[in-house]
Amino acid sequence: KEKLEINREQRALMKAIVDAYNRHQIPEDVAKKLLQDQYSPEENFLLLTEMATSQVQVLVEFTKNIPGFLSLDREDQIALLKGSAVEAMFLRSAQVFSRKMPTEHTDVLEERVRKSGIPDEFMTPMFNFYKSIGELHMVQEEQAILTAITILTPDRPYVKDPQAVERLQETMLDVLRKLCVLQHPQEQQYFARLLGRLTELRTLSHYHSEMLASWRMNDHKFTPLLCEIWDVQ
Ligand SMILES: O=C(NC1CCCCC1)[C@H](C1CCCCC1)n1c(-c2ccc(-c3nnn[nH]3)cc2)nc2ccccc21
Repeated sequence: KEKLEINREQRALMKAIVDAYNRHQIPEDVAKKLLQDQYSPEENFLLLTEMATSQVQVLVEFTKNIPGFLSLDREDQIALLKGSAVEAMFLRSAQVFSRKMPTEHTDVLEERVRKSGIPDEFMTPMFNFYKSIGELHMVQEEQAILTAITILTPDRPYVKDPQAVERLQETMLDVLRKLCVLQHPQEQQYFARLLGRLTELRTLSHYHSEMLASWRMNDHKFTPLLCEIWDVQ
């Protein structure tokens, strides 16, 4: 029987990550805004770029609190942030979408996102991902550690020392595996399903630049930070 309990060191690591995850929340909640009013594609695109810009800043602060991240090669730190920013945005969007709220609010939110200006061909993969994340009913520790695991993906472009990243990611995976067994004892394959979502997330993120380009409006404006991170303009 493998040692299942989370040892002291892993508990400290988990606490550090969850505290950072909670400290760095998105300031203004996009769901509230969307539930209030229906906006034009131009206003929605502006809302997206504002939310995504602030989320990147929040992501950088969160990442600095991942134990071991700051001791990685400086350029690799940038490569990991750049390589995971879109996935982290969709993961956070999925968590916003699956937040506990009255059913009619979820329905209105879905309607608003569907009618926001995003091209129709991306709706199915996007909402399949959101719903598959929602079905998992992740606790916030799992959400925080899953985000850290996404950032610590060794095979991002331009990473010079993937082994160093892999060592950090494996530490996170070990904690997440134990947490899943403890939090969802009745679901044998919960941990495997959780990791399967990261594959779906990577696929969804492959559509991203095409999605951005085909929002039903012209003249897409981006912030300087998004130009850097999203490789646009
Ligand atoms: O603001 C948002 N997400 C923020 C959430 C918090 C972290 C930073 C991103 C967008 C909304 C913007 C306004 C119009 C409707 C969508 N959003 C998205 C979403 C939709 C399309 C693209 C995209 N990317 N490239 N082309 N389209 C990205 C994100 N999914 C959401 C699910 C629930 C709630 C909001 C959601």
